[in-house]
Amino acid sequence: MLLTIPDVFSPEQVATIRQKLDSAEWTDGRVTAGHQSALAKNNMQIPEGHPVAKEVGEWILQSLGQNPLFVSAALPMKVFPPLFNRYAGGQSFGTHVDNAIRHLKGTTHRVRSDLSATLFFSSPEEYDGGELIIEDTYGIHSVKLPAGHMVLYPSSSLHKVLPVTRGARVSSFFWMQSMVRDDGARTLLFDLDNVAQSVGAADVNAPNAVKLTGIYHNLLRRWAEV
Ligand SMILES: O=C(O)CCC(=O)C(=O)O
Ligand SMILES: [Fe+2]
Repeated sequence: MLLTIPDVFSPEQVATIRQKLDSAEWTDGRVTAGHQSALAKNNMQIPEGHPVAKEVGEWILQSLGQNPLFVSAALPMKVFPPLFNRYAGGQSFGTHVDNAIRHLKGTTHRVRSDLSATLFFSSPEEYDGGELIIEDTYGIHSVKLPAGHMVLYPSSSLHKVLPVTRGARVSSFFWMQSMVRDDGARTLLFDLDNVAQSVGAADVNAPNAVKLTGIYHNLLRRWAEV
């Protein structure tokens, strides 16, 4: 499932975050890429573990943790600390699939990337190009969102970022391991959660609402790893 999560941050919050990001030191983005993607990648990043990355990363995780749409769609178990990238002057990222396993630097912790996310911190008017192109079983999707909005997509998808030919595209990107590994199963649960909630909107204790909620939890019990 490819899903937009709107308004992770308000325009005021985006402005504060941009000030912090713009004043950080940026280095070659190839440091966090795998062998194939390093050859395709041409952008800048804030180094992993940089204080600004840690601070803004925490804000992102806090905001997402309170976002019902994100929680229902991702069923997150572990989120890799958010990273930050910037493309300008024709920079791009060619077609690749994200590494399956991410090691947390300096620890023995690992995160399996089930879902990938890009959270935009530049508004679309600030730059030309820079679309995130995602291929899934239903075709090719071009994603360019307002600042503060995020796209969530299966890490198994081929994707690329088109060259930024004017201005700069600043965003956060990160990966997460879901309690439900399979994208198809996770999508069914997300759809079921939405239906159960709309059926229960008038009366959460109506027999059909209780039944649907029960089915949701019983499927989650079958499919979730915790
Ligand atoms: O910049 C983006 O939107 C995606 C970045 C990306 O695909 C990656 O770093 O693996
Ligand atoms: Fe990627």
